[in-house]
Amino acid sequence: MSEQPLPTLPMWRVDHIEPSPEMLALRANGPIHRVRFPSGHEGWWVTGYEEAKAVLSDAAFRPAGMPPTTFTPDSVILGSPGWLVSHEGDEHVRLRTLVAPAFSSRRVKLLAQHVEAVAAQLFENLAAQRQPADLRRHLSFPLPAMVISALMGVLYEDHAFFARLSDEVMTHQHESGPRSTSRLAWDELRAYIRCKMRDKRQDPGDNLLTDLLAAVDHREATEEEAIGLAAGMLVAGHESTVAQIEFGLLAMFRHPQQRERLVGDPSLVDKAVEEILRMYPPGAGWDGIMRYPKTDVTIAGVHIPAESKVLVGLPATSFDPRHFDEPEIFDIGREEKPHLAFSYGPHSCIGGALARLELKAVFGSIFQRFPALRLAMAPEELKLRKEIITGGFEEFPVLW
Ligand code: HEM
Repeated sequence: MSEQPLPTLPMWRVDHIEPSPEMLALRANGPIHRVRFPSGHEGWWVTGYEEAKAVLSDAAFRPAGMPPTTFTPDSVILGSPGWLVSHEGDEHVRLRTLVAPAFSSRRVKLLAQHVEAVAAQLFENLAAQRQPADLRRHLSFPLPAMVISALMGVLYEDHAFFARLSDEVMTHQHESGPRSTSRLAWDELRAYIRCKMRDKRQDPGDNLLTDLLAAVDHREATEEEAIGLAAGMLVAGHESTVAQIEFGLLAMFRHPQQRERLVGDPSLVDKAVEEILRMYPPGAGWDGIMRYPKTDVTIAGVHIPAESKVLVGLPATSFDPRHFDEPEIFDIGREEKPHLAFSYGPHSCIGGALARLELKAVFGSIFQRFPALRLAMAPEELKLRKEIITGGFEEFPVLW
């Protein structure tokens, strides 16, 4: 009997944002699967919700930025000093504690008004454009860039510069592809941060770069670690939120009844944002986050040898019917149950509260401000940014 070929990742979404039928079929077959990764390597893909949580909270697994020596991950940022996903255990706790105050509920609350005001201003800028206008240029891109600039203490005017570098850093460059552009961009981004951090000696203020400079002065981090932490924030804090705004809008266009429901009852915005995150998270051909077991482990009865590649399929876990009722239905009034869009365990997204704030600022009022908001082209003509890990679109032209 000939052996079946292994299912191959990525499993591209359909209609830009919808889960692929291949992924749904495989997920229905069980919580863990042997697959082939885009790099050609074989490994496992965890698609069950509880099984994913178990892996993400198990110290037997090293995080995405600590791959076995035989394996080069697809992003240069992984493995870089100070990038949180390239540290584990006490060292990770030490570094994460340095940036945590910037994301505390106090700082995020302080930012809430600022985020609302930025969103409102961007809505007015968009309204002043000739139609059709590119919503990416006027809203989904600048909102996260302005917020992360304020949090870091860098000038928003620098955003075009750091966003270009962040794009290059986040570009898929599997082992077969050239990685030098991505590496150069990461070095350039770090040089930019080094310079901005030094400026904070003269002009400190209440921001993350100043916190990090103090940490270096108090010998709580090396300068390289502090720079890596800050550069990582620019990358992580920007791209995923841009894509999430665009995917969320496209979801609302695809589900007009849910959109009407939100307009009729704006108090649903919190739940609507959670449902967007659950069902339409960022990522184009992005099937999850990598973990590497240090010892032999067993997941859902499957034996996995040490140093294997285990991809935790965060997007797939949203369709686990053991956790979510009727998971394939987009329901903005859904009973709230935790999802894994921001991951889980020690490496769960530190910027989750901030991202939620930005998404609420958009989805809480955009359809009131632009009641007839719609795409200016057929959705299939939108160009998905397939090269970028987080996805999103080249342009998002709208009419209103
Ligand atoms: C919708 C927007 C966002 C999504 C869906 C998202 C998703 C994620 C996910 C899935 C991880 C886990 C990565 C892993 O374990 O390998 C993560 C980690 C991280 N995210 Fe986010 N993120 C978003 C926005 C943000 C923002 C706004 C920031 C910062 C301003 C941020 C900063 C980070 C950092 C620093 C980590 C690494 C945490 C650690 O390893 O301790 N993210 N994010």
